Parts: sequence; C-alpha cells; structure tokens
Amino acid sequence: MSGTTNALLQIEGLSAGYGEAVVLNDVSLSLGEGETLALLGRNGTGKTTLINTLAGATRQHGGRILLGGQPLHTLPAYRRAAAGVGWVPQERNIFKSLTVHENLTAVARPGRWTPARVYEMFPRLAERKGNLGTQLSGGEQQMLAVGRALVLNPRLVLLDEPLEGLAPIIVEELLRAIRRLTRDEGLTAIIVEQHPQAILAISDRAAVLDHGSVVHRGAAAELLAQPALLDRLLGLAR
Ligand SMILES: Nc1ncnc2c1ncn2[C@@H]1O[C@H](COP(=O)(O)OP(=O)(O)OP(=O)(O)O)[C@@H](O)[C@H]1O
Repeated sequence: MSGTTNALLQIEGLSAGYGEAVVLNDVSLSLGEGETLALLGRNGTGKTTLINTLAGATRQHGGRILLGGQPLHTLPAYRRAAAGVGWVPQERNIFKSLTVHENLTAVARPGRWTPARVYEMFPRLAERKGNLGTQLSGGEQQMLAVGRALVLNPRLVLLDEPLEGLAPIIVEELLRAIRRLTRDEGLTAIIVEQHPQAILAISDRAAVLDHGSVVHRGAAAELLAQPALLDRLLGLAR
C-alpha cells in the first residue's frame, strides 16, 4: 500500500468480531488519499466485518484505525460519519419512508457533493426524486445509498458489495458511476465485491482476506494481470 506516513487511512493490527468471537486477526492496511482498494476474498472471510469495523459496527478487540492521522477506533459509529466515513452497507439501509430527495437532503453536509451532483451522476434518481424508498428498484436503492454516502462529503467511502443482486444492465450503470468516482473524481474508497475483475479494473490497490487475515496486498493491476494467482487467492479451481 502507499507509504504509511502520509496515508489517509491506516489500519494497524486490527482484531474485531461479534461479541467474544474474533473474526479479524491482526489486519494492517493503509490507503493513500484518492486511492481505491479492492477488498477481495471468498465468502465468510471477513470482508464485511472489516468494513463494519471501520464504520464502528462490530466489537473491536485490538488495533488502531487512523483517518487523516486521527483515531477513528475510539469514536462511536454515529460520530464516524461526521469524522469523514461514508458507509454504504450491504443492506443499503436507505430511509424507505422518505423520498429520494429527502434521503439525500436529510444527511447532506456542505461540500462539492450536493444532491444536484448526485442526480447528474445518476439520472435515474433525478427522475425518481419524489418517489419513496419503498417504490425504488434494487438498483435505484443502491444508487441512492451511494448518493447518500457522497452527500456526506466523506474523506473515505466504504462500499460493501454494491453490485450484488442487480440486473446486468444496472451493474454496468453502477460500475460506470463508480469508475467515474474512483478514476475521475479522486474518491478514496474501499470496495468489497464478488466480481473481482470488474472491481480490480477500477481500483488502485488490492487486498485479499482469508480467515480474517490479509493474505495478499499489492497493486490492483498486478493482480488483474495474474488470473491464476487471483483464482488461487480466492480459492477457485482452475
Ligand atoms: N453478526 C454476526 N454475528 C456473529 N458472527 C458473524 C456475524 N456476521 C458475520 N459473522 C461471521 O463472521 C465471519 C466473516 O463474515 P463476513 O460477513 O465478514 O465475511 P465476508 O467475507 O464479508 O463474506 P460474504 O462475502 O459472504 O459477505 C463469518 O464466519 C460469519 O459467520
């Protein structure tokens, strides 16, 4: 990963889990400003647990998380958004009883990402401004979840399987938007995904988890260029 001294995000010796159960063991990673990390691994290896731990939604047993040099791990979950963490959880968690527009304005904070820019990025949402969360398709809910994280104007965005369960045409649309965010807008992000090739292609860095530990870290392009290594790391037979 990038040099640890000027990294935006530093994760050091992190152990975390649920209750007494420890899922993550001694995870250390760092990410520079404007970089995207593809977080890969087989099912149940701890990817969501790592994202949730960064967001403050698990029991942390040890280690440190620093964002811009400031400790994040000492803050309760509700203060991590204000500290600069935009979290798009697997369940999306949009406010279903609010309209699309209300979902965005309810959480917006000053900065370059405004609801208008989110609508420009996701024209489907602009068309559905006045619709309630309950009236949205899965893909529209996912776009709204991403938009809601953006209007927080976070320093770091956590995307947990943003493409999961979506129709291929929507996957293409979201991938285009995420590519724009990571490549053109310089967003700093961690993306968990089951489609490794698609995500590696738009990421700078890659990390692979197995049994709650980091078993590989390096440049995304290098891993993309080594499909046999990628298959081995993900436990796929060739
Ligand atoms: N709420 C929970 N309480 C207890 N154990 C949990 C909880 N959520 C996940 N686990 C356990 O933690 C381990 C890691 O799960 P996690 O969801 O982080 O993996 P993952 O790599 O994100 O997998 P997937 O790709 O299936 O989402 C698994 O053994 C899982 O059973």
